Amino acid sequence: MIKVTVPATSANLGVGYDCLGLALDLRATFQFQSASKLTIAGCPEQFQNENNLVYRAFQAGCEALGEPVPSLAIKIDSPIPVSRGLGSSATCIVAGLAAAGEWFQTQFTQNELVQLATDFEGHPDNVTPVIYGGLCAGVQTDEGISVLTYPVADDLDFLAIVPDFTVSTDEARALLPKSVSYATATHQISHSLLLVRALMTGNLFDLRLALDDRLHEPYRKQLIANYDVVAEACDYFENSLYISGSGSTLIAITDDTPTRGMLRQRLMKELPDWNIFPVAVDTAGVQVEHG
Ligand SMILES: Nc1ncnc2c1ncn2[C@@H]1O[C@H](COP(=O)(O)OP(=O)(O)OP(=O)(O)O)[C@@H](O)[C@H]1O
Ligand SMILES: N[C@@H](CCO)C(=O)O
Repeated sequence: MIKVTVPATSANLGVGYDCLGLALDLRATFQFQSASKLTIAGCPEQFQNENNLVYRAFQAGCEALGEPVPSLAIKIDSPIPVSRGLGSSATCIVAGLAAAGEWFQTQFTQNELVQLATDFEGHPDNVTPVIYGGLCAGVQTDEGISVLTYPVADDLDFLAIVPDFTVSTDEARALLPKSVSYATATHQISHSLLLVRALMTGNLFDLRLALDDRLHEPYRKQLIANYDVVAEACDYFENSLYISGSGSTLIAITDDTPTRGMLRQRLMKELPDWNIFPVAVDTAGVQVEHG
């Protein structure tokens, strides 16, 4: 039996659209065993068939290795909500690929996994931190994807604010304009540089200035009912805020744990059907065991 565990991820972090991502300590487990026919358990019924993303990624891994696809039983145990901006699809893709490598005892290198997983997902921002852990930038170059990893300041406190509704990534991407001005591009590049430094140093003043996205958040806020309620509470408690991935989850950041608790209490009262909980940075990335 092969067991793969992978972290949830928060992509974009506001201004790092399609390239920055952070691994979070909310881990999913995927088990792979030989079986007489394909069986998939532990996920919504609509995904229990051969179109399952974990299975398709496993098939792609076999294809990359030039090996036949075995008949499998896949068991999923994931606390990561689907289509809420916490990288559920990236966990499936990386787990399927990593399991295929382990199955044929030809483990992919981290960089090979990033390339294969990005081909699947279309952008490297979720899959890179799933593989490496921590805060990562995936830079798509003519020679493939270069991965940059950064330490995150220990004193930053993250709060996941998960609505009771989904946002599909396809829908959230379709809303975006086809082009932006030079001024917007310059704003975005400069703010993403400031963001990375602020996350490394834990400088909250810089963090607040840096989280001023102009590429996607202005268009996507409208998909998140009660965004303004959350933004107002974050302002009140001086927390920074961004849309995680393509939403619907929002992430608040402070460096003061009691303030995070107060923000959480207020939001739990105002949005009782949402799931609001502290998260921390995961630094382990994908882990594979062969039992
Ligand atoms: N446990 C699971 N089993 C099977 N398929 C899953 C599972 N979790 C996620 N998926 C697949 O991933 C898709 C959701 O991907 P989507 O990109 O919309 O959201 P996300 O990955 O949760 O969020 P984001 O990409 O914004 O961080 C589902 O439609 C399904 O195809
Ligand atoms: N960078 C992606 C993350 C979601 O998969 C987006 O914002 O659409």
